[in-house]
Amino acid sequence: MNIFAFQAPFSLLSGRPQLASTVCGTSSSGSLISSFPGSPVVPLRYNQRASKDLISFSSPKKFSRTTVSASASKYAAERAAAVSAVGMTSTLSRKLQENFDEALVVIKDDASPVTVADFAVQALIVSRLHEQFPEDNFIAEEFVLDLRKDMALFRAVCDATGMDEEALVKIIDLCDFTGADDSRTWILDPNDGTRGFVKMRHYCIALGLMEGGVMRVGVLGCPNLPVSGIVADVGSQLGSIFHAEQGQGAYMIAEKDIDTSSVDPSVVLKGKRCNVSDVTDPSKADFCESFEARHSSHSLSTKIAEILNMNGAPYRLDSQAKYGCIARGDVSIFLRFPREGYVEKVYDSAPAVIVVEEAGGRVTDGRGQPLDFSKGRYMDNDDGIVATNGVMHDTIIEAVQAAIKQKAAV
Ligand SMILES: Nc1ncnc2c1ncn2[C@@H]1O[C@H](COP(=O)(O)O)[C@@H](OP(=O)(O)O)[C@H]1O
Ligand SMILES: [Mg+2]
Repeated sequence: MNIFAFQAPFSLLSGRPQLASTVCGTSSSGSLISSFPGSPVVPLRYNQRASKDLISFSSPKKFSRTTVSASASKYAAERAAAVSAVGMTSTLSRKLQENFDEALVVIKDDASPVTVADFAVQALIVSRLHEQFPEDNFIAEEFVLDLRKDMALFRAVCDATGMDEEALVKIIDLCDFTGADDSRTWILDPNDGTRGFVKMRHYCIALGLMEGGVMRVGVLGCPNLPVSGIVADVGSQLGSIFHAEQGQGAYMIAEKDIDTSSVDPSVVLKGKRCNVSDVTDPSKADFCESFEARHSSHSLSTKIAEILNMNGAPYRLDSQAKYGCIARGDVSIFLRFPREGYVEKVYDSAPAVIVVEEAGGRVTDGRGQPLDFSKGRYMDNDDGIVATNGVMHDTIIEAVQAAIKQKAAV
């Protein structure tokens, strides 16, 4: 099988130093505060933003053919392409967060924010994958409609991607595939946890490939997640990229170790095998949930923790980075309970589910039913989403149902 490899690496022309550490809040003085429950509060300075023109992007235009070895796994080429693209755009997102310009935020019809990073990452990843796999479909979060709401944002996305307006519109417009579960479809959230991104917290680039209604590949790029442990300390190395392929296990690689100029599996697919935790007693388990209470009910998760005698405070962080933490065994349980009537989108969990499952965990809805990503952009799950290390799953689902009943009875 032949695939393509990029000859020239992209370049990011920013002279600015890196974000010092991962963060959970921003003080009014501009210092970043690490405030995960149980962690020491570490004030960290971040740099005031540089002028926009310090950020630019040269997309690699030339390809050369690379051979995938005959013994490679079925989706090795796709997984390598996805890891390379996510690695490239994780680095870009970091620069864009460091130089974040709040004037360039548009509020979408669902009241959520969208930034230069969301559009730029979507455009760059989709253009790379479309070139390599021209027959494939795409479902991704962002629409041209929102890009056109603000011309300054539009121009900043052109600057960040090196694309002209026409090319940008064409590529973003490719991303609204609506269904057919026998197809090959890439599912992309270019900036999962945008509210975290704008507040200098966690966010994630989440990319997966579905074929025949089943997830085959998942990649999570978590620029602010330390390479080990959830809580960053001063000096922690940030940038964790998780990748998984059906039947091939899940891996974690430091963002800095990815050769993003290549899509050759033997070059790109490195990393450490991920295994979920081996905790069997829920009272000894840690859990994680959304930082934003508007995305997931913190009061319901507190009730579940009480039922299970889980005394530790939850880890609260934005985005699918939480699933990476489950896959790596940092925490054993993830709980997500949106308000009634909220409809989940596939790109908010599909790439992550295969990562957790390939690490030995389980992900279902709050009733213990598997999640179905094959119906297009939207999902039809009940009672939220629960991810665990597998062994505790049935116990946790029982507690979820008990807590929901208790809440309804009040
Ligand atoms: N009212 C709401 N309830 C539940 N989820 C919501 C929501 N509004 C937005 N979201 C989703 O929650 C995602 C973030 O989840 P988390 O809380 O784990 O960071 C958002 O992803 P985006 O930031 O990509 O839009 C968005 O899809
Ligand atoms: Mg998003």
